[in-house]
Amino acid sequence: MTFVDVPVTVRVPATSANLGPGFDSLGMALSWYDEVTAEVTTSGLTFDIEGEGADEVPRDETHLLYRAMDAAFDLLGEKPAGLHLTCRNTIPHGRGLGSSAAAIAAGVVLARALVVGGDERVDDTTLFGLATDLEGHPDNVAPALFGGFTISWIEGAAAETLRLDVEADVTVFVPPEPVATSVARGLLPEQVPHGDASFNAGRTALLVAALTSAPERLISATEDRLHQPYRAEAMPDSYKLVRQLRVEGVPAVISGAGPTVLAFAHGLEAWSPAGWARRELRVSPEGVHFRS
Ligand SMILES: Nc1ncnc2c1ncn2[C@@H]1O[C@H](COP(=O)(O)OP(=O)(O)O)[C@@H](O)[C@H]1O
Ligand SMILES: N[C@@H](CCOP(=O)(O)O)C(=O)O
Repeated sequence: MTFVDVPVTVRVPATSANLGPGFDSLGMALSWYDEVTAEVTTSGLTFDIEGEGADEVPRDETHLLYRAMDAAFDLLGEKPAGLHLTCRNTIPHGRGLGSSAAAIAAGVVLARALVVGGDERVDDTTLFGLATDLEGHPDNVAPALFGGFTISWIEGAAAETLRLDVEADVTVFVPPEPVATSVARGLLPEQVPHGDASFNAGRTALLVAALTSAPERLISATEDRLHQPYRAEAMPDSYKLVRQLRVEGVPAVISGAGPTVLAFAHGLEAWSPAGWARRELRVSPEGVHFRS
């Protein structure tokens, strides 16, 4: 038997990348999950999708979850005759909370789990490399796969990551309208001033210390000059909320490529703009994990 003959279900966390200065490097898994079930069938590709994006995502081979599974099946050297995918989506799309990374992480892990002996053929590092290739940067897929707080980098052609356990109170303010990550990346300049690069290098190093042992440094540690100022024009209300929170001493950043605002605090009810969603979260120690 090549494939397991029962459905496999995973939960996969939302993630927040960058965390201010750590552009394309730092990321954190959050206690907010999508749930995906995959089952091998005799033919075809069928979907049962509910929740976020259900009216927008395709129900064919171009669906991101399927594309990730298909790429993983290539690595595994096996293709199922058919698949049925059930998606219970709660992570909003295009808001900077890593919905695409969640779909990719769930897809590669599900594909490996469906192949009998898949763990012996493809290890976690290889899956992480594949997920990074599909996403285009490692900072969301690392915490989506491994949980916690991750520092990721590219070594030659390979993606690497270091996972750390951290605890933090997190609030996300989610605006009603999306900004696609591809659009937000298009706003970034080809080159940045050396002084800004140096500024961010210091803040990124400080942020690792602040999150692991020096939370009183979070306000300085979350400053950034490499991406947020360039993206402000695409998300002016988010940028304004970040500045307002920071003036009050609350460490706040644009989550990922935006437009969600992430603050390292709870009890921020009074700050929620009208029409935005607000959620109090914690760091998820678990990345994508199996559910029975
Ligand atoms: N659960 C999902 N199922 C299918 N496609 C998804 C899913 N999550 C994200 N996507 C795809 O990724 C896009 C959002 O990705 P992106 O712009 O990077 O924003 P985000 O910050 O949410 O990752 C969606 O518009 C959709 O095309
Ligand atoms: N480093 C990336 C992170 C994108 O995160 P997402 O959750 O918005 O997809 C970037 O800043 O472009």
